[in-house]
Amino acid sequence: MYRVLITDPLSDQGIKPLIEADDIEVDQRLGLTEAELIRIIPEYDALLVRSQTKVTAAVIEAADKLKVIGRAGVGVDNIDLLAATRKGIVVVNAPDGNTISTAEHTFAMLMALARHIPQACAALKAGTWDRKAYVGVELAGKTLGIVGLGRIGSEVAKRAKAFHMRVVAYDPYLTEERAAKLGVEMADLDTVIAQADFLTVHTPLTKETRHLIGREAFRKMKDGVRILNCARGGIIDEAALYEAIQAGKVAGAALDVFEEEPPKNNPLVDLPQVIVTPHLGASTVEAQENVALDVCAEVLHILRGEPFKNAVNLPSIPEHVMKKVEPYYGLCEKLGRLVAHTLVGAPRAITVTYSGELTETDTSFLTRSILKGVLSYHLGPSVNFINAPHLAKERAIRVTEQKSNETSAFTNLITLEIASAQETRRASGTLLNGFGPRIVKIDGYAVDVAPEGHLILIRHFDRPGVIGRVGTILGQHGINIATMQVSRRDVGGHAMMILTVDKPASPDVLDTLGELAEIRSVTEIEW
Ligand SMILES: NC(=O)C1=CN([C@@H]2O[C@H](COP(=O)(O)OP(=O)(O)OC[C@H]3O[C@@H](n4cnc5c(N)ncnc54)[C@H](O)[C@@H]3O)[C@@H](O)[C@H]2O)C=CC1
Ligand SMILES: O=C(O)CCC(=O)C(=O)O
Repeated sequence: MYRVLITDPLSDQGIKPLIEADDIEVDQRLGLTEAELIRIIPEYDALLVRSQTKVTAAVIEAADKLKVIGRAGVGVDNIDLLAATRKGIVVVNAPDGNTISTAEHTFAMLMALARHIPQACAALKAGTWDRKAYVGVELAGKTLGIVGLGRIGSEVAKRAKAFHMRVVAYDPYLTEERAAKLGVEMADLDTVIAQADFLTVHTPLTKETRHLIGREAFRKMKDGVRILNCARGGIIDEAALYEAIQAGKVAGAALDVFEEEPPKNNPLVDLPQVIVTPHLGASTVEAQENVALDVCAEVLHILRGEPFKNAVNLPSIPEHVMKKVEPYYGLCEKLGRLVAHTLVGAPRAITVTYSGELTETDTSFLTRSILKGVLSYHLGPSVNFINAPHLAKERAIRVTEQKSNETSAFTNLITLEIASAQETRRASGTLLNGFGPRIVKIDGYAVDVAPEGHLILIRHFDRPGVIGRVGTILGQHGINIATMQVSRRDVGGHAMMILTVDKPASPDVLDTLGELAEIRSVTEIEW
């Protein structure tokens, strides 16, 4: 039974699949303080939030069992992603479900801003019939500047086109084809800022976008420009916006989001030129149901070990690539464990070479599996897919992934090489049609080993009688040899023996084997 904690209000319809799942127990505890969350989080396998709950490093540190944090929405700035990645917790969001609602809210704000609807409404309700004070501007023929033309920005652009606005957009990832398809003019940030009659931002809040629209940007704008932020507080510098409105440079602003939410003593909120909503972009019945359904489906997949797609702290991988690489996960992890077992010294450089049909696909997930295998040997079971590259980086291990066109007897071949300060070890593995994973080379010795069961790897000198002596020692300790392979480089030189045995050998038995004069090293592999 998996335990799921929900700490922000989510749509009842949306969380139904979780509530109805036989293997899931759901607790809804809204409005917890950080201390309360820290106290109860160790009991849960999954945490579901919107934007109110702050999933801090301290919360994540206390989350002993947590496998997944689900964000019912887009922005994950309320979650400490680095802390989650370090701990190997997947963070998933629901990026598509609230796009339309947020674009529609942005457009509602745009029209309300152009026509002073909230101010006029409040005045009339207060008993004032004043038609002169609320003369607005038309949208048709005006230029809408969009910064960030992703999902929401694109939907805003489509609506602006329908209102006969000219749309000019800046997004570093915007291609000419997409811009043309949307009927949008592509420009650099300064041009967008300088040409906009209305300027709207739709980027995430990152180091690069924090105060992207600040004093310098306001100076470059047209007089009488109107500003919108329905993305994240902090993309627009609130102090600079306040000054620009007071100076008459900016005619008005529509804000759904704030640097501090709820805003406390924020002078912008009191300005008559500013209209505000309390972070309502995604607050529609439809969006809340969509995002809750999407994120619950992802959480169920992750808890049940099924493929998932919207991880924020993992690169996204298309389904057709996933299908190709998934069968190799087990082989890769075992290859990692095998070489890590045999290496003397701490790994400094890890090189993975893919050849055959794997050269044509994205193998980054396979490299993650290998890293998981290597690092879990040293660091234990807390290493997983998500944190393995991060843990390698933290330990200054250089990881190189390369593709080779060299032909081999196998349709696919994965070779792992690990270098420490003392030595370099390598092994190659393949997936044999109908036979599953096989280790086919270890340090240059050709072998054929199924990576499973109890395996003892012995490096020795090729001398008469050594095989018999190994067999005798194991026999004396009641250890039955299931298979044995011996491979040598030169007659009388270095050789390798790989035994699969029916039960693990104790450290004493391994020591006794190691004391034989012909034996250079003995390693028992634990998969
Ligand atoms: N007010 C609300 O209730 C809601 C707010 N949001 C927020 O809206 C924002 C946009 O969401 P989506 O469109 O779904 O995200 P998205 O990821 O589809 O689009 C973001 C776009 O910003 C662009 N971008 C990133 N850095 C940039 C930079 N320095 N300059 C210009 N463009 C840059 C990216 O290339 C991307 O195309 C996010 O901050 C999200 O958290 C989303 C949903 C609801
Ligand atoms: O949960 C909400 O209502 C906020 C939505 C939001 O800001 C987002 O999805 O980024």
